[in-house]
Amino acid sequence: MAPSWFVVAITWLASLAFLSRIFTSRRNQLKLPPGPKPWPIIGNLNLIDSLPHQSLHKLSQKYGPLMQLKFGSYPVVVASSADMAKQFLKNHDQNFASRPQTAAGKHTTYNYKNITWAPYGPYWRQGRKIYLNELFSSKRLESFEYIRVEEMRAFVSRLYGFSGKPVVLKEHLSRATLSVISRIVLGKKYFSESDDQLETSIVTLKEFQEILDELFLLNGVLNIGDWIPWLDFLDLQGYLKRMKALKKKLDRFHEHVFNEHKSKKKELKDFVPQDMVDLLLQLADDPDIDVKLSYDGVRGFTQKKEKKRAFCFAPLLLDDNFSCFVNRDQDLVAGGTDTSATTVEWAISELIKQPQLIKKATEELDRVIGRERWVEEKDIPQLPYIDAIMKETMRKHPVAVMLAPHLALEDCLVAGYDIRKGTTVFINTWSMGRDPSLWEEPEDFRPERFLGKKIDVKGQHFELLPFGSGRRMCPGYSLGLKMIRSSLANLLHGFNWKLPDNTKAEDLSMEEVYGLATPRKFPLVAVLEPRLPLHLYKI
Ligand code: HEM
Repeated sequence: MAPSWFVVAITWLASLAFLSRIFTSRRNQLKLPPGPKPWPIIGNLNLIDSLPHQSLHKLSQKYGPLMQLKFGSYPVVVASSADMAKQFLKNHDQNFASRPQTAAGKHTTYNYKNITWAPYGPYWRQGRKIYLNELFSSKRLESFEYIRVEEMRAFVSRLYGFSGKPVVLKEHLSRATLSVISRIVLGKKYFSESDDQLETSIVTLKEFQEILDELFLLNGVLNIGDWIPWLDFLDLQGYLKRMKALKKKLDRFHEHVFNEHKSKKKELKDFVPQDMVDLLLQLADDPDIDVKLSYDGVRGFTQKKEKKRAFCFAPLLLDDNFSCFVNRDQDLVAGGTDTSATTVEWAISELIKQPQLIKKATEELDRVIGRERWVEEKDIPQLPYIDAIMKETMRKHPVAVMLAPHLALEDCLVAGYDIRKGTTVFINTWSMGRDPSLWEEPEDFRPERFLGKKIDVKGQHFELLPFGSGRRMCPGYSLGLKMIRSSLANLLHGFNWKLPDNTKAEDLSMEEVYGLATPRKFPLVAVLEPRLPLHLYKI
């Protein structure tokens, strides 16, 4: 074992190396050929333990909406305005449609085999096509509406049980969104909600939520080894160890889900897909599909020593384990859960500080819906104020504060600056939401700013990009929007909200935790009371 002084010395040297190199943007250091515009020189900055999007926001106020920096050994470009975002996500979309290779992609998504981390190319393109044409088609999403309705009723009914008491809202929101997504993607919840289900479930609700939280956090961290590869083996922040531990948990879970679906499919003569995993299995058997898929049996999963092979794109993409299958459902379960719950938690946190906004929302709900029923998805177009609250939340608290990283496939000239092949690009949507040239009083939470405006969130209006835009735009946005709008509307329709007696509105912390999703640092604790006739809360 290495003596402890050696570890201390190496850690010290590594930190020094990292801190002195991160976030510098000297043109000569990057050895760029002379280009039309010189990059400005930026000093050193430590972002490791802080909130990178906020630090980068401050830098962009000084150096402008396009900055080139250096993270360890690699060039990084940050775009912080709507115009610059458009350059990368529209004008040069194809060139920036890849992803950098990170430890998270390697260890938690079986070597970049999910859609989120897959490099731009045929593998990613085929997977994305399946998402858009099969899994997220409007017909498919409509067919799952009954699941969203059932889980929404269960959610408000559970909350009603806590009337008058302080409630950690996010716990309930996550449970509701996780239930919806699990049933849509996996066919059932797979986690135990009560003690009597413990024996038949593979994980408890708490374990499942912890797994997803860890997945989101580790996929968003700035891991030193990603930026200074020769330090990777030291795992200075301990992230690699955590990623490997997480992978083991994910493996166990996915094997279980896959085996169950495979057996069900074998047993049934007239197999009709009930969920998205079934659908993927059916596609694997479809000889007519232009995207060829192949798998062979479940044997590989249970016999550990054998080479595992399950469900993959072929021939180009033949894979030697079950990663293709696993990563598709992982994309879906992880992508859909924390994102929606985080957005709704931010919305209620902002509203609870300004009761007059809640009053406006409930006036609209009473007028359009009345007090004798819950809000349904078909009502949403008639609720412009709810829509404005959601957009204002996405402006001020975008879930993916810097989207997911994009990678330059070729050298490229953007807005007059040279950007070299291999550069990582972050789009700082957090910063864009605070741009005073786009938003009056950007620090204020003011849904009214969206009323009567045509700005939407589907990637066409570059000042508001909660789902990104272009080739890598979130494929699950329509499901995400359905879940956010209907839970937000029903939470406001069904309950009066206030902070616990010991918390003043002005003291409510709005601090964030940085990751692939950016939730509240301190979960919102609120007290709620029913505002509809009590029989509506019973299921
Ligand atoms: C509030 C809800 C959601 C938000 C705010 C959100 C946001 C995002 C963002 C910002 C990206 C990266 C875009 C880029 O790289 O430029 C993304 C990608 C992705 N999202 Fe979502 N998302 C949400 C819901 C969902 C849902 C419900 C699913 C699936 C069930 C999903 C699956 C994915 C996948 C698979 C990708 C990777 C796409 C690719 O790299 O090609 N998301 N999402």
